[in-house]
Amino acid sequence: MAETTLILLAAGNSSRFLCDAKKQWLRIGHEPLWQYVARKCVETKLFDKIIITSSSDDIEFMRSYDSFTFVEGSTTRQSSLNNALKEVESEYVLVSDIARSCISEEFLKKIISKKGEADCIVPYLKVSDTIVYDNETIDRDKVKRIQTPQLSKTSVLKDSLNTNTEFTDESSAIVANGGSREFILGENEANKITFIKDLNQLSCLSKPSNDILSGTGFDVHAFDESKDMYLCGVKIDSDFGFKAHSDGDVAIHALIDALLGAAGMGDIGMMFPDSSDEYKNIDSKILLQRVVNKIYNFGFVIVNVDLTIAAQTPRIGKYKLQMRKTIAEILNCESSRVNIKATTTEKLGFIGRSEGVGVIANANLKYFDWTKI
Ligand SMILES: Nc1ccn([C@@H]2O[C@H](COP(=O)(O)OP(=O)(O)OP(=O)(O)O)[C@@H](O)[C@H]2O)c(=O)n1
Ligand SMILES: C[C@](O)(CO)[C@H](O)COP(=O)(O)O
Repeated sequence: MAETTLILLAAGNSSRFLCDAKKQWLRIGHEPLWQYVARKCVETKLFDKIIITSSSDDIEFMRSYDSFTFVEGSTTRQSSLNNALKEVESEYVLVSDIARSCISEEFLKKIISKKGEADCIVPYLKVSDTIVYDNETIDRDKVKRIQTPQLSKTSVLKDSLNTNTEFTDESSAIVANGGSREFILGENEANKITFIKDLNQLSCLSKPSNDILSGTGFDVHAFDESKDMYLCGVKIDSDFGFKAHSDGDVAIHALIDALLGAAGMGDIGMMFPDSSDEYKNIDSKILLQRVVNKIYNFGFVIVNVDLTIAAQTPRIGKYKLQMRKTIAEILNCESSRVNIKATTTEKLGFIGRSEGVGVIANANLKYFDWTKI
């Protein structure tokens, strides 16, 4: 049986971080924070297995980065941990917040060297400020700031978390269930990223790479007399629209694919399958907004987008400005970062015969630079 499994909890939604990017998706060089932490742990060779909890929104994208064991998390830290524990067979399990991103190899070794000395080995920091609790000044030497990683006997932790009580760390659950814990001195580098300003205190984190990530999208739709026509989210004065499962906004569809391409997030069909009733006749602006939200959540920033609408009919010229503004608002960027071009195909091919419209889009992204906050 394997000796020690590491669980890295990364399924939170970063609500206190107050940033478009989730903290686990900040880039350290090229790597998302969660991958950076996991890789550093792999390099220690201290663990037989590493499990990462991930939210349902993130899990497929995380899988595209690396081949760790990813387990879907849940609504609370504890329920995410319980999901991960189902995958643990080793006698000991080390649990840590991915948000404690700078833990050192020495620190991990120090905790693991205490194996067997209690049901849970837990690091803590002393407090240096006066502590007032309920208007009473209490003895600060009796106060401990609890950190992770915490090393637990797997069976004891599983038993202790088999409860409806919500604990904020493993050691509290184990002690409440009659188990023992031993404290060891923690380290400042193991402080947790909770608020964006916490990043300034963690020296191990290097700035994101300056890479520009480029993606292209291409889409074609045939005309359909039973539909209204929308292009770039703008209603076009036309006797026909586009044949499609959605509202048929071929320009937004190409743009979505360009954005997904740049981010490495697959394509529009994977995200919004046309077999799903949810997307029947849907306003494509809603789809674009969902994609854009994910792109920001995953730590990207939109640099610019450029669309070429190939249409013999309708004529696009008078709509271009409105299209730029509509798209820029959804992308949350300046209109100058959105370019719309139009061309006919000189009456050649299906576009030239006025059977439909084709759109090519290009999108450029960069990583959100958290060092500039
Ligand atoms: N349902 C949850 C909630 C939290 N976590 C993880 O537990 C750790 C500690 O949580 P916290 O720092 O509070 O992260 P968030 O829950 O993301 O932050 P917030 O409470 O501000 O939303 C984090 O690494 C987080 O990803 C988790 O796996 N599943
Ligand atoms: C487990 C923990 O990191 C120990 O200090 C902390 O309790 C997590 O709390 P959060 O509110 O989920 O950040």
